Amino acid sequence: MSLVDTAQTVDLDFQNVPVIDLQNIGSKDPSERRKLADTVRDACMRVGFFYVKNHGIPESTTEGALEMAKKFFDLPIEKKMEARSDLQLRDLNKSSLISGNNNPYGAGDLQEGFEFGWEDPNLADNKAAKADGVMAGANVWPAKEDVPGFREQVLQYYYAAVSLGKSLFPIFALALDLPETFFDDKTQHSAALMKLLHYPPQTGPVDERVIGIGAHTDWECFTILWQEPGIQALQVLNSEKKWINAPPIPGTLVINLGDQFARWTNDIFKSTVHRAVNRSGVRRYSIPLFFGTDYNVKLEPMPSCVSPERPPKYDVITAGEYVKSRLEATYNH
Ligand SMILES: O=C(O)CCC(=O)C(=O)O
Ligand SMILES: [Fe+2]
Repeated sequence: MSLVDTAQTVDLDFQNVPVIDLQNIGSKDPSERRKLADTVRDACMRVGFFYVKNHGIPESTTEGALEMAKKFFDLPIEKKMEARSDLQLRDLNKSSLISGNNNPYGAGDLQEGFEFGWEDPNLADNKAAKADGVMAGANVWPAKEDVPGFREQVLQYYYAAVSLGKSLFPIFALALDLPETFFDDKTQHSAALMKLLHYPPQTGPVDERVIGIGAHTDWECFTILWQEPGIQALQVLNSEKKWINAPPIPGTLVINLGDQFARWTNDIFKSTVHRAVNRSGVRRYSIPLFFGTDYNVKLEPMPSCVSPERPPKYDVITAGEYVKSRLEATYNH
């Protein structure tokens, strides 16, 4: 059955987020990779979210990044502002943690974040600013004495997650009935922006319009999300407009598709609305890595995702233009 025909038949009222085993991602046997791609296709068409297990990132690496995140967010606000990356187009409000607003109907996001992007692992310090991409700029790290080991430990997780992300593109290509190399020339300088996020607990009377991160879709191809064990916060919206919990599952990461994939596949792959609500009474940390294509790549619908009954839904723009427009909408308010 063609992708367009399959898309007509799938139920979008999912009640949970599937778990996919990545054990065979590097299998020499093409039929094993095909099987994996079929499960990924199903998750992408029905849910737009899935957990992955056996993803290859050691727990000690994620724990190292978490420990650094905790230390960083414990710094006084002035120190945190010094480490404000020029990748961030935000106009952070110093007196409050509410900076971005992902849901225009909400009252702001109750989270703080540290953002950074790709830098050459061989550079002793990130002296060379990135030249490519509309959001180019050098990473700005906290002072070494403020959080010793921060850059090294956080980058260790970053490189591990980027490498996982790169290994997923061939599987996504197979899932779309394309050659496994399809994304190779489109991901030469992949946008790979990581955020360390801290959601303070909501105490006192809860304003229902203030939540951790308001309902939104992600902008890039896909996100690799690590969430702190033991704290339920992430929720995913199904077609019945019901919020489905996506609790942390030990040993897994969450993968969710973003708008670039939805545009590329004419909505056959879902970029699903989600939010994070931290009503746990304790702090919560999470670490998303937003993985895109090169910013000059045009988000044109793939021929297999278009038919006379399913005409193209989106205007064609480049990945960079799209991300820039969403950044401006989220932080200029
Ligand atoms: O913290 C989470 O669980 C979700 C974060 C998220 O959706 C985002 O940063 O786009
Ligand atoms: Fe998100």
